[in-house]
Amino acid sequence: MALASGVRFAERALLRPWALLRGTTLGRTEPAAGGGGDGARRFGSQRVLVEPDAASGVAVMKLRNPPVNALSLELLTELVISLEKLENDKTFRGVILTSDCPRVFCAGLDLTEICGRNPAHCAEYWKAMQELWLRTYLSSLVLVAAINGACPAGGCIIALSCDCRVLADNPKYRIGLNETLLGIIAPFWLKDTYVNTIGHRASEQALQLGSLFPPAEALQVGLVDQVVPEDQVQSTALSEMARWLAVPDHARQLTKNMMRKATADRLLRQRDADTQNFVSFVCRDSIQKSLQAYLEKLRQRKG
Ligand SMILES: CCCCC/C=C/C(=O)SCCNC(=O)CCNC(=O)[C@H](O)C(C)(C)COP(=O)(O)OP(=O)(O)OC[C@H]1O[C@@H](n2cnc3c(N)ncnc32)[C@H](O)[C@@H]1OP(=O)(O)O
Repeated sequence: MALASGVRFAERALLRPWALLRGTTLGRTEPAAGGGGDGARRFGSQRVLVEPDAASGVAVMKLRNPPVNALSLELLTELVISLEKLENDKTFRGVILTSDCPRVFCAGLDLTEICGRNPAHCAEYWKAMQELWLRTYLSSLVLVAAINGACPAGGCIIALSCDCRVLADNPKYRIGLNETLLGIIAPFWLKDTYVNTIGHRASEQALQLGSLFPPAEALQVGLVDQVVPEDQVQSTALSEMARWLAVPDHARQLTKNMMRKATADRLLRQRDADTQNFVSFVCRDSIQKSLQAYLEKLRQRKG
């Protein structure tokens, strides 16, 4: 089935050589517990577990970078490669994105990747973050986020790049863009993604205040589509997936592209400038001090 030429163009434009990185162990395949045939084989990498179900055309992709699924360079890379692998396999039409770490969906940027690092590393890291967002935001697959834990900042952005979000009803599982509370600023494409999801006024307030919404409020503001008891997150995500897969792929994909292309193109047009902005911002002494203080606070909070 033909994809929109715009989708193809954007996907081709995303291929980057940095994808083959240190520390990744990609492409491993192992039988799922009790599984036999191809449809029951798991594959993935050290930090991304993929459980494909060929019969339904749906794969469950689990982030497993303990303790909090912080988006390290390796995790970003492995997520992009796993997604690309599924997109290139015509068996699959949908992916459920969830966490393998208890109580946390994803803690956002791995702050150790941008604290005390040189500008070259920060640039490489930011390009990887851009790449993951572009890949997920423009994915031809249906992406459903089964949010089974806390979902701040970069975690929220991954969830917002999906087509649909199901959040577990636990007051500790807050979701939102809290960047300002760390003394940093969400780039325009994160802001655009927020605005596209919850509207301008709600974004204006939530971004400035760095709001992290508990489930009921997240539902009310439109950050998530369903809030369900924790033990029903996976089954609800599967039901949502069935609803989205009931639509013919070509019509859904072209519509998704029509809705999202302008937002993605804005970043594609100025990727290098966005990277330079990020690097010069996070490498400032004052920002480094804020990030170090925030990390220290997180570490001291324990016990
Ligand atoms: C300038 C451009 C901006 C770009 C836009 C994106 C920005 C971001 O994503 S910035 C990151 C924002 N993230 C957060 O503010 C979340 C911080 N973390 C938490 O609030 C909590 O850790 C939690 C709610 C996600 C989980 O809580 P809990 O289960 O209680 O786990 P701990 O807080 O004890 O953390 C365990 C361990 O993990 C370290 N850690 C937590 N988050 C991060 C992180 N984002 N990056 C790196 N490391 C993180 C934490 O310090 C603990 O470490 P140890 O003490 O060494 O065990």
